Amino acid sequence: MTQRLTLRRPDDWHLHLRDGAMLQGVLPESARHFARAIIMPNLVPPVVTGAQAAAYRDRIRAALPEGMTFTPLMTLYLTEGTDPADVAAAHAEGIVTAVKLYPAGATTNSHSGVRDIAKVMPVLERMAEIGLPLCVHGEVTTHEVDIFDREAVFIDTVLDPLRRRLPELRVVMEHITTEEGVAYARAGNDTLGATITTHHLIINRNHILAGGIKPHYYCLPVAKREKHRLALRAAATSGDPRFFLGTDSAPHVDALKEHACGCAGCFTATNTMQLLAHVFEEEGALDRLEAFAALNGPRFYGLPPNEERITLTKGAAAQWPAKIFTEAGPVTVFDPGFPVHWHVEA
Ligand SMILES: NC(=O)N[C@@H](CC(=O)O)C(=O)O
Ligand SMILES: [Zn+2]
Ligand SMILES: [Zn+2]
Repeated sequence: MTQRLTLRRPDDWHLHLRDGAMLQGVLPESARHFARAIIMPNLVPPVVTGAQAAAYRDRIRAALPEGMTFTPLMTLYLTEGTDPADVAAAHAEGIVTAVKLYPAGATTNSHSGVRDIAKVMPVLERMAEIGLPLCVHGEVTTHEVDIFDREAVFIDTVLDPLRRRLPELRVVMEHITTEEGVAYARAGNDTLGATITTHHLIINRNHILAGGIKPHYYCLPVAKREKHRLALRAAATSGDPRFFLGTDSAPHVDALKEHACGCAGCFTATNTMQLLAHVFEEEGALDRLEAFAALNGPRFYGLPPNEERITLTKGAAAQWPAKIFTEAGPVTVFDPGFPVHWHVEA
């Protein structure tokens, strides 16, 4: 019996597209299945002003192949020099959908990020007033804090105090990886949302480290213990509207992943929907995949869900390319390490 599942076309609420040749190479991988995506601003140099976001949006539109439809929802990279008036103007003009907070030094290209939250309070206060969401990379960067504890410590020492000080601010906890992250999101009101990636539903830290180091499984926040993966699976498949898909698909060329100091990021744009169907089927929750991938995100962002539909079918073992060959170099597609039988109909 072939199983078929039709859902609203999904969106990706956390995506890295990069720029130039890499953008050109990876954009079709997202646009094939996803209607819209929140585009991360951590370019070199970062997307800091409304004018830079509009120019980057235009480069993404120009890179889209003929016949594909895809709407980039732009973000601004919050710095200690960000001007509240520029943010408000970019929001009023419909250029930006969110602002991104990177603690300085937390992840790829985050040197211009925020060291002291007090310095960005005027921007955050303005965002709370106008209802512009803040997307947060939730890890402390203190060297004394173990890398596996950085998300939980961030929630207690930065996120919770910020939300108490500014309860009206809409916040998305990006790419949560821990049961503490799940619990904090669940306890929040409707100003709080959380994205969950594809790969954190599939791998735990053993997949990265046991039996040889697997650079293509290394991302930030780093995958945690199995109990955390199980908590993420329960949250994603629960139907709870606070949890939605943000793939965090983050392409780096193989030469920089398979390296003595390898870059963080898993590339899942190509096979996320097939992998999610597999995961949701394993959890007996195929009927909740649409909520996670196509309904909860638009609801949080106050946007209508997509009217188009996609159909997933289960059959022979799925095939996708092992690598995407961009003009910037090859990018390895996330390999779950088990056969997947779900396909997205063309
Ligand atoms: N997730 C990652 O491992 N990497 C992202 C940055 C990020 O989302 O933190 C990247 O830009 O490469
Ligand atoms: Zn991040
Ligand atoms: Zn990211």
